[in-house]
Amino acid sequence: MNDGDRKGVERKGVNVKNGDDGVSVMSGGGDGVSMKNGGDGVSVMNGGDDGVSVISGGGDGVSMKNGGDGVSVMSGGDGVSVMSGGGDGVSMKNGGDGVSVMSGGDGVSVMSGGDGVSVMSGGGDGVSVISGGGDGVSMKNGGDGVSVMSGGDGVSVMSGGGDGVVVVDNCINAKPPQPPSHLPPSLERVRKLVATSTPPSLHFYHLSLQDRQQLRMVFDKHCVKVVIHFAGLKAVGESVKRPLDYYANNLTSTITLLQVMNEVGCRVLVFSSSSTVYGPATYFPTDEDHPTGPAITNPYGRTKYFCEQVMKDVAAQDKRWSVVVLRYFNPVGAHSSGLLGDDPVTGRPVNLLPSLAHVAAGRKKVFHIFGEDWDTPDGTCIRDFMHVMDLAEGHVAALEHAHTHTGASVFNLGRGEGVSVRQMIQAFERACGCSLPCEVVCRRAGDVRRTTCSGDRAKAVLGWRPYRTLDDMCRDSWLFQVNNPHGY
Ligand SMILES: O=c1ccn([C@@H]2O[C@H](COP(=O)(O)OP(=O)(O)O[C@H]3O[C@H](CO)[C@H](O)[C@H](O)[C@H]3O)[C@@H](O)[C@H]2O)c(=O)[nH]1
Repeated sequence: MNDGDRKGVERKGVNVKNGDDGVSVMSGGGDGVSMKNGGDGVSVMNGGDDGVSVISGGGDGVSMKNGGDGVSVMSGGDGVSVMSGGGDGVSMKNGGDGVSVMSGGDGVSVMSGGDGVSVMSGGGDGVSVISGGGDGVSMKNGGDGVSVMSGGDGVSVMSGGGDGVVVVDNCINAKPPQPPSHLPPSLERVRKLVATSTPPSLHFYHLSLQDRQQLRMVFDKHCVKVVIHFAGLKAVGESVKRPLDYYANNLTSTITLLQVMNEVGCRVLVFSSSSTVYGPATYFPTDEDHPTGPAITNPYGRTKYFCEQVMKDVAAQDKRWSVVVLRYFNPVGAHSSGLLGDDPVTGRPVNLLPSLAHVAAGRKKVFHIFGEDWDTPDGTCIRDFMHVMDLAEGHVAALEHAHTHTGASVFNLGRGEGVSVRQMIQAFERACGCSLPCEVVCRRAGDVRRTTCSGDRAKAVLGWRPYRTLDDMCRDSWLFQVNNPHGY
């Protein structure tokens, strides 16, 4: 947040500006009650010191709230919802179909992001979490407590200890930092979304996790308490064509990160793994006890498997480590604000939903269905698609687990519902309102016939449950495409 923003929210008294579909800002001061109700635009509410602060952001925009020492509650609509509670109180936030962010003071601070956006603003001495994914950006700001970092295809680091958030990304699959903020455009959007009266400070380092010396400098400079590591190359088909790139990048960066964390005594980690570690599963829904390893069909999956093994060995050798491995099924969708989503820097998406979005937008002529001769009801592959924001909330739950347990634990994250490629095309056609030209081509190397997740363990242990629908996923993905016809 710049100085201008800061001045705007720290005044005493009640200041209200309420636009219709534009930006709405309210900054309440003192010990009273502060309320704000926004329209379809951006809604920001900044509550005062010791009172109760309530914000109810509606519509499709962004809603933010920042409270004092009291109770802070925020409830957002379909847009982005951010809430940042201060002091010693409780902070709660409940977003609609968008992002849900909650940030407390000395209590718990939670943040939830997706392949698109991730926003989090942590408070004082508590736990602070940041979760970013895919090609998007993630930010988090902690106080004296725990801090998390995670990147997309690059690297991200996050740090608390009063320092705020540290993101490290080599930007190989994201637009690099741009003036005037010198942040990657996606991260700049996240920064704006989390702007509150106690803005998280954000440190961005444009470097590779494989650069041990530079990474160590980052950890020396910031007191990193927790890391969420989702940096890595992630395309199944590409990994078959470029195995060395996948092994070099995904393994080296993970090992380097673990070494540096160990050196500085930061031993709490949440890791993005994948359902590909199961290979062609022998039963459905597939739970965490299903064998992993030998049957994996592509180098990408093997890099995730190897990383899991490394982490398990590290945690077995040194009981101070806490590692939570999350096996994602198929995260799709975007931030429902339409501000953040999957935008590969090549401009040529390889995954299913971004490819459909490009066809719907006319950026690609025809959608290629990779095989219609699979042993499934309609002949196309079956996947367990999950909204990226549900995935993000899974990270929040995982972070809480990581802080209360040591050793290595593993959780599937998925919905448990098998959806075929054909069914996904139909769902996307409903979202974009037009039929999409498709052509069946041969199978893609490395694909498996079917994945379907058993999420029982995540439900029982983490208390996590995905609730967004297939239509939510397609709607948000399409909104991002419409709002960002040429990406970031
Ligand atoms: O243009 C396309 C793109 C994909 N597909 C098909 O759609 C399905 C999903 O493919 P994605 O590339 O979207 O996803 P994957 O299942 O290959 O892999 C994804 O899910 C994995 C976990 O299952 C990992 O998380 C991985 O990082 C992520 O890309 C596959 O059957 C694929 O063959 C097509 O038919 N045409």
